[in-house]
Amino acid sequence: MSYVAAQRMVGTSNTLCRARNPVKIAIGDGQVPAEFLGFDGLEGGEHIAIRVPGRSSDPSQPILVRLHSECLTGDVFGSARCDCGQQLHEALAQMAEEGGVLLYLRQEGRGIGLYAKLEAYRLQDRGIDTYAANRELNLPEDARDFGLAAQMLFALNIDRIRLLTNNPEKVSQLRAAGINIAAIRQTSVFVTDSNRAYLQAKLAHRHMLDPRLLSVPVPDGLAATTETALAKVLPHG
Ligand SMILES: Nc1nc2c(ncn2[C@@H]2O[C@H](COP(=O)(O)OP(=O)(O)OP(=O)(O)O)[C@@H](O)[C@H]2O)c(=O)[nH]1
Repeated sequence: MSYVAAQRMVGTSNTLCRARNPVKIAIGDGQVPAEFLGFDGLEGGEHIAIRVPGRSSDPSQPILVRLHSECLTGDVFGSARCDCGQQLHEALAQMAEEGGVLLYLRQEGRGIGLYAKLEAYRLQDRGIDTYAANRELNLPEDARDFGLAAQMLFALNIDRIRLLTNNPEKVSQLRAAGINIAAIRQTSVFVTDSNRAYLQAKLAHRHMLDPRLLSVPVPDGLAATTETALAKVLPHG
């Protein structure tokens, strides 16, 4: 059996979709029908998939997928320290139009947890960057395993996707797990004076793919809208 086939077996046999619940969610100015899906057989929390049918989905295109790691401060409270909340809403707005699946992964603070992330903020305020702050706490710079996202996709019978991300690690881990990434669409980067240093650190540590995302001058809070076929610049797994 090939590596890919073996990975698919693992995904389909261990992880099962256990509940599908229709929930209308607020996207933009309106309420949009969506479906929340839970899973059995996943480690590390109650990860969920949110499937959005989309107003004008094109069935000939691979489904649009975003892996979104939990950021309570940004996603729920609109923290100015990051652009997680804006990226979450941007992804859902695109899915409301063209359909898609958002995997909301309970990987708060790049997997170190909320309390540790808040500790790391305190260290960052003393002048070290987001990755050094994790190391200072004797924690990994990034503790996330995106293999679980591949398991969720297989459980949903999805193995070919368009991926919405700037994070090369998501691309390589999904590909290694056997997901066919037909295209990569960059998320926008929402630069403000408050989060600029954080975003620059991500770029310097190659956690963000395209330097142009940060060199585009944008007014506070507005997206640097760039859409590039990053599949062209990334090696295929
Ligand atoms: N440890 C730590 N985590 C942070 C900090 N700022 C944001 N995060 C976390 O970083 C993660 C961001 O995840 P994602 O939204 O999936 O973004 P990403 O990994 O940059 O990938 P893409 O947006 O897809 O390009 C979330 O878990 C946030 O909680 C920080 O300063 N320290």
